[in-house]
Amino acid sequence: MPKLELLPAVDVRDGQAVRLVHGESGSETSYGSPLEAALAWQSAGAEWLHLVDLDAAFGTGDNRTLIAEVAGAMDIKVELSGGIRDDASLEAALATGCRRVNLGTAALETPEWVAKVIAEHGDKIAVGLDVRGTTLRGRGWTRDGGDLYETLARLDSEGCARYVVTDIAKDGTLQGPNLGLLRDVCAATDRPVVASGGVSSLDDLRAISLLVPEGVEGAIVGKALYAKAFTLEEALKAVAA
Ligand SMILES: O=C(O)c1ccccc1N[C@@H]1O[C@H](COP(=O)(O)O)[C@@H](O)[C@H]1O
Repeated sequence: MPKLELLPAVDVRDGQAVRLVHGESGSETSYGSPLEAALAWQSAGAEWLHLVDLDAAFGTGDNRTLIAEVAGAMDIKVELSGGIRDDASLEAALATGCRRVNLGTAALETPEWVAKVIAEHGDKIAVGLDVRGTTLRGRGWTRDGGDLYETLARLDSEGCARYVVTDIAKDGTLQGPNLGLLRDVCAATDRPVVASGGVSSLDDLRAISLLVPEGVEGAIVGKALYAKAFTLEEALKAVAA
């Protein structure tokens, strides 16, 4: 059985590595240099980095140059997201050398474009399904974007390779992941699911690992690492096959 992939997160707001609560603008806790954070996760043994341009997601600017610097400095696989909503931003994202990008708002607002780029780029495209309950949220999680399962069925039919599922109510709270949501999404698609939101302990990671046979491929870990609930080395050991 494959082991759960861990994706330590570096979310960038105004040039700083930050963590949010419920993804809310203004709830930032700053953790300094995004490049230093990314290099630290890589040095600790990460195989992936989850890298987010929050300003681009919120529409308050972008950190494009810094994001490219961080992605370019990585020897590990990078999953990049935030503000990737058209050909120009997708081209810039892919030019960083990232392994894949997550599209959030675009999947809700410009589904035809997303279907096109899925057809063109295959598994370099994942879709971020960020939900409150079963309602999708976009534009910095400030706007409703329709029903999770209706959108999932559409994206499956269009060949989407992978989903990154975030329970917004859990995000940044250290309240534990929404295992029921993850099970339900895995039951609704045969594509791999990356879990995000709420991881607070090594036991949370072990619990998500138990969902690997159901289709969970990875878990994004943010606040728990920055709050030093555990080290990345301990997390990697906890999920080792
Ligand atoms: O990661 C966050 O905390 C976050 C908070 C608010 C909005 C987005 C956030 N992260 C990721 O950014 C993309 C959405 O960006 P876009 O809608 O495609 O521009 C998505 O992967 C979110 O999980």
